[in-house]
Amino acid sequence: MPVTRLNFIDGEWLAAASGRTYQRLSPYDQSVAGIYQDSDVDDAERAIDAARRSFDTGPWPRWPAAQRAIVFKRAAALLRERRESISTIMAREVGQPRLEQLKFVLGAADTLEFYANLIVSRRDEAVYGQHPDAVGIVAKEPVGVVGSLTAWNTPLSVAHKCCPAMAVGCTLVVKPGHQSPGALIEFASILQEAGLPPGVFNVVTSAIDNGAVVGQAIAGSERVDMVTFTGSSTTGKAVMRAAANNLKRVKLELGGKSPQVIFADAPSLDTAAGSVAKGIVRLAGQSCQAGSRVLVQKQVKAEFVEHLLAHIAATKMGDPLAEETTCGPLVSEDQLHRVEAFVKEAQSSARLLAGGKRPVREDLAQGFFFEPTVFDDVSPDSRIAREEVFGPVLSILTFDDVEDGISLANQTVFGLVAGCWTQSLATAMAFATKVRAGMVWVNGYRDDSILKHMPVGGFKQSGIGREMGPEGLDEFLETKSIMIRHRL
Ligand SMILES: NC(=O)c1ccc[n+]([C@@H]2O[C@H](COP(=O)([O-])OP(=O)(O)OC[C@H]3O[C@@H](n4cnc5c(N)ncnc54)[C@H](O)[C@@H]3O)[C@@H](O)[C@H]2O)c1
Ligand SMILES: O=S(=O)(O)c1ccc(CO)cc1
Repeated sequence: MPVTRLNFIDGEWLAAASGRTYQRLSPYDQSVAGIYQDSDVDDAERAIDAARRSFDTGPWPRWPAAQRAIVFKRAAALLRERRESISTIMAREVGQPRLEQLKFVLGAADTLEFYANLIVSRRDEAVYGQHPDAVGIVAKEPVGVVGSLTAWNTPLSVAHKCCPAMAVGCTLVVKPGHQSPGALIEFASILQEAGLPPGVFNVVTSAIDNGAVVGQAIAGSERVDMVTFTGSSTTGKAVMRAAANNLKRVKLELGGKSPQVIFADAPSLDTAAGSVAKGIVRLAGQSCQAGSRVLVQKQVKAEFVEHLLAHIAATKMGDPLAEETTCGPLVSEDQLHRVEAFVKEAQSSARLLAGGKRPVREDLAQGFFFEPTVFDDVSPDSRIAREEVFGPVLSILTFDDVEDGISLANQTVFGLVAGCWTQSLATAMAFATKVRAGMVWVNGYRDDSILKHMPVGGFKQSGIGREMGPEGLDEFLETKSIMIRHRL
């Protein structure tokens, strides 16, 4: 049985005021993966008090940037040292392959180092030489206490928001998704060990029923200056409404219905098909960046689909801890039922080419598995083409020419990621400039190996603001104009 994990508030490990705990069961085999505090509003208030005090009077925002950077570098080293155990916790709670989770652990360590380096080299601006007797300073200051409400699917992506916030001197109250708090608790413990002062980083966990209660308490609190939220667009709207209470700054990382567009001159239909398959099978489609729509130019459709089905068939569903597994179960029984309902409805209007059901395999019977599913002849108006399923379900749509392809890609309320495959620079640039998405890939898709630290975020209902890169740091800064007359 795993040990019961506590909340982390003001540098102390504390039980929830109510004394209640909850168990997280593995979605793969229903064993107990973790035991956590089921916090209420009281616990959230206590964490907010700590973060407020730490920001208003504590050392962290007043330390030289180089001293904060040292803590980040130590924490990065500790994360790397513990990568095996942390990625195992994530794999057990999220249900997705440990090797995939390992990338997030190493990514969080890189993020700590990226912001450690950035914070010591960034400078503000001076306005000098515009008047003989005056200078101006355009100064950037930390926004203050930040509430961070995070999604369950990529638990250590919390580093993308917490690192830049802490780097500039903000303090935080973090509430993870109830399904996968383990990695975040390890992260808090590592930060403490690396020398982070008490009250800078506070974590409160809560069971499913209290997620919204605690989330609303943080988002609505008058003592919180900003809320950064990762989750569904529906919850994002509720967070924004609560944040209106004190007009706090809001940053939202939300859902998507991201297209990959296969133009007839794609450099390799097989490579493109492999990338499309990976884009929907990865994390069993439970990724904000899942490429859940593939739009194929008519003349290459038959050949592309043949390659695609071969790649989909190569998916290895299984134990998240096994090295060969490429796709684990869905996160919960509710999510499984939700995906099944989407698929059932789609079957009446689209043509099922693969999957569409739970796998019939003895070794997977305890898990919430669903086969990677492909629908062809999907109408752009259908729910399966428009809504985020958050499961391994891919819709194929067809188009005639470049302009049609781009216009179909834009037929969505979301705008997180878009990919295209073409050998033509003109087509690639037409796509990149006209598609309404925060991240655009050409001849690749969500490929961590080529470019790192590019800003992440969405257009339209996929969000507000950016994570990662220097842009991620700017999100947590307030601008102050200082005007100094030095001679009267
Ligand atoms: N754009 C991104 O970077 C990104 C990354 C990961 C996940 N996501 C999105 O997250 C969603 C899946 O994650 P999820 O199921 O955890 O999302 P969710 O919206 O259900 O929950 C997100 C967080 O908000 C809390 N919450 C729930 N109701 C709340 C309320 N009314 N007020 C305040 N907080 C509340 C939850 O407890 C959780 O911590 C998908 O839509 C996915 O696309 C986006
Ligand atoms: O593509 S995902 O792995 O789901 C992902 C999640 C979060 C973020 C940014 O925080 C980026 C990518």
